[in-house]
Amino acid sequence: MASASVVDSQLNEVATKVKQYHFPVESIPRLSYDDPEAERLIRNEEPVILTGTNLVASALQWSPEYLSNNIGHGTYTVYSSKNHKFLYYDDKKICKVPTFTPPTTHQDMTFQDFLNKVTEWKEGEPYNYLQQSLNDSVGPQIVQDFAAFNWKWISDERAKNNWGALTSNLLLVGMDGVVTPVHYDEQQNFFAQVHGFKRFLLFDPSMFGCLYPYPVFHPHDRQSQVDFDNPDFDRFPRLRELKGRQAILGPGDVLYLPVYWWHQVESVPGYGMTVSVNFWYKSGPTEKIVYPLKPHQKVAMMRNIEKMITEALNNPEEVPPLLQDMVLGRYT
Ligand SMILES: O=C(O)CCC(=O)C(=O)O
Ligand SMILES: [Fe+2]
Repeated sequence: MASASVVDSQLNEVATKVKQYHFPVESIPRLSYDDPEAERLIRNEEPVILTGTNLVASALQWSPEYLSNNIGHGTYTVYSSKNHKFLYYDDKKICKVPTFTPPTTHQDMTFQDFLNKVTEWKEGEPYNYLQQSLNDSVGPQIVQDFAAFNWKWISDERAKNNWGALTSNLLLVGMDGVVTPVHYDEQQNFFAQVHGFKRFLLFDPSMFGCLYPYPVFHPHDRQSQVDFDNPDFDRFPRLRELKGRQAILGPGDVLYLPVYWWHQVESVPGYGMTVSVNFWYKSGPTEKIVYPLKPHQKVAMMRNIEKMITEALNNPEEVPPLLQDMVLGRYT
């Protein structure tokens, strides 16, 4: 394994190579897992990069080749995209939008078939990104590595922060340069980088108005309509106000990604394939209500109101005029 200083200098090099977008970014603090400041940030639902957790130390040999040799012959969901972007959509919501054409396709295949596709990939062919929850179909060596994750540390964190159950561990194996466009999730996330380098762009929940998410009934619910590569300031004027934070993760790093925080995730181009494992946890029970509400509590409330109105009207096209009648000239 590379020593800490070798990884640090690689991270600095990666930081000089990543793409700059139209918005400013601040660096997310990178702290030792036992630094009291790290604990404070997690408690306050602020992102932090944790070093020294040993959360996935037992998996640092999980290169794509090692996984191919040890993961077994079960099948995995592999997304395929014409370009390097993999905008998420919810299959269950496709029926709500008859004109919807999925931006990616997905297919179940063995890990070995996935890796063959990636190794034989040529310019102009679709990009591939394996994304599936780890399950018990994996081979014995992977079971052993998984069992040796630092479950004690992460369970203590869960308990300290009063989170609910671990819901899943998503395994992500991406080709060089793949991007998960900006979105937010409804769970707490400890995101562990295993192999290769990822750049995260994060935006706090108060940036909702600058990121223009799709409507809740839409298959792209929780995803921003904005494309950072082609920012459309006429259509999305508040995009100009966007301010972000950046984290660059190398093998062994763990990012605390708070619930409702926006994130875009990029496998840094030129640094090869990436392997990551996330740990998604249910949020804790609602804290005692303190006014003014926190931005993420307002997002949760907006989602509920939007769902209620959409359901009651039974026709998404009637939602905007209703909301306009309710607000324009009355609250404006
Ligand atoms: O790593 C990625 O490409 C996406 C990960 C992500 O969005 C998540 O863990 O919530
Ligand atoms: Fe996510």
